[in-house]
Amino acid sequence: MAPGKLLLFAGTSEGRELFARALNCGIDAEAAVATDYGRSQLQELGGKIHTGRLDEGQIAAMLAGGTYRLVVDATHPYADRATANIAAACAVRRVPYLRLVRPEQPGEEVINCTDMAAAVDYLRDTDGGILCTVGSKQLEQLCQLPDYRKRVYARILPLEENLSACRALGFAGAHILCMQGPFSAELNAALLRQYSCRYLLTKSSGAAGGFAQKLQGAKMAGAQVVVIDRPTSEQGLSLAEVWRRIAAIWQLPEECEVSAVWRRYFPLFVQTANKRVLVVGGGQVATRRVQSLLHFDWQQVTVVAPQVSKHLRDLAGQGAICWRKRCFAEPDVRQSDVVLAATDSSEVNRWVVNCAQDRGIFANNASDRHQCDFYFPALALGETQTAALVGRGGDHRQVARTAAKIREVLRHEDNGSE
Ligand SMILES: C[C@@]1(CC(=O)O)C2=NC(=C\c3[nH]c(c(CCC(=O)O)c3CC(=O)O)Cc3[nH]c(c(CC(=O)O)c3CCC(=O)O)/C=C3\N/C(=C\2)[C@@H](CCC(=O)O)[C@]3(C)CC(=O)O)/[C@H]1CCC(=O)O
Ligand SMILES: NC(=O)c1ccc[n+]([C@@H]2O[C@H](COP(=O)([O-])OP(=O)(O)OC[C@H]3O[C@@H](n4cnc5c(N)ncnc54)[C@H](O)[C@@H]3O)[C@@H](O)[C@H]2O)c1
Repeated sequence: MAPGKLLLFAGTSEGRELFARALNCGIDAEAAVATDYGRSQLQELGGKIHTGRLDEGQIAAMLAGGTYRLVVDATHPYADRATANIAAACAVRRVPYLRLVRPEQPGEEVINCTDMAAAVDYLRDTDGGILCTVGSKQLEQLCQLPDYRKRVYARILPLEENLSACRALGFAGAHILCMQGPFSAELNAALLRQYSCRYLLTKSSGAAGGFAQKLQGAKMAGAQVVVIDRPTSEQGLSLAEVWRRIAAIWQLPEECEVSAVWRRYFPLFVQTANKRVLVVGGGQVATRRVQSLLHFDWQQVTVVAPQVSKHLRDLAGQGAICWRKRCFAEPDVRQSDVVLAATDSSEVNRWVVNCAQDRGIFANNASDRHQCDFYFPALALGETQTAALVGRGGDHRQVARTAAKIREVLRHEDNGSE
């Protein structure tokens, strides 16, 4: 099924969103970002990240070998050099390329300038404070304003290099606002008021860049917005369209997860001696799970199913479990503290979990990971140590392989401490 790797140039919020979606759906995705800051924004998602500003040759070298099926350029709307390099390298290596472009948001009553130089020209003939939200790279041009030290307040990301750049340009501490977004309209308005700014300087950064909040904040504080237009009117696809194309290439099922961030489940190691567990279903999965459960000392393990495996029948015969030989009924959940649904009917499993959850009982649905209060882990039991492993929920076989390695480690530990 896997048609190769996806490479995402991902230094924007859309890039992060796509990377998260791709990883959640089991796509072999890698991200490329220019800075350590970009990297830090993606790290918690897992997945391989390339860091550094790459020129055309370096990108082409990365794409050599034919392992990439698609490249998506979700770099910043103003990163025109990066975009040219990525597109050229993809053309050389014949790797399909998609450009994601944020839709521009037209602003009413804004002053549009073709570039920073034009903005400086406009601002030269004005007076009053200027809140500059275009980052630290282009600040130097603003220093052409005769009284920039008094007028300009630079809002920059809290990175040391940005701070030293501002310092080197002569900005005093009181004129440097080291802050990380997102910024609400209220916060923008408060900053404009606090520093008596009459102008807010911004790029046309689109919805994900907080453009609307800038416009609204400026309106609230009675400030004029000055917009530096995009270098060119770029052609490209929206986030939704890019995702549709990725889903088609990787043949993702329709219900594929699109939630942005993967949330880890907390491995709760619980006392079992005072708890009753109910397993609904008695086939392969239920049998494997009962075997795992019986490594622990439960108050009671009950299985409800019309048919069960030979192994479960034997366990019932030995009195290790209690088998109710019939279909599940709602009252079954009442005397349980934990419920596992593992029948071969997804409707029955959903019903079982709903019955349990209605009573505040922790439940697991073996046919639907989205309906689990907890995941059932692969276990590695040493003599004195207990390890339990789950993944993101999408690759159960990988979990099984890694768990086998952990069992080896624990066996080794136990032998060493003999
Ligand atoms: C660890 C292990 C423990 C155990 O089960 O004992 C386990 N699954 C194992 C094996 C396995 N699972 C599946 C196959 C069939 C082939 C295949 O898909 O490869 C095989 C292989 C086999 O059976 O040999 C299919 C499957 N599994 C889930 C769904 C539903 C879904 O994803 O929504 C479906 C599709 C069902 C369908 O098609 O209807 C869901 C879950 N399975 C989990 C645990 C939870 C967290 C796992 C994670 O983080 O990845 C999670 C998320 C929730 C939960 O059930 O608690 C055990 C491996 C370790 C070991 O063997 O030691
Ligand atoms: N999470 C996992 O690890 C995992 C792995 C493989 C499969 N699955 C899922 O688990 C399901 C079960 O797989 P299996 O291989 O154990 O199936 P199976 O066919 O071996 O067993 C199904 C069991 O459910 C019982 N059952 C059916 N209807 C019932 C009802 N109304 N009340 C009580 N019991 C009922 C049957 O008597 C049988 O014991 C699969 O359909 C699949 O969706 C999950």
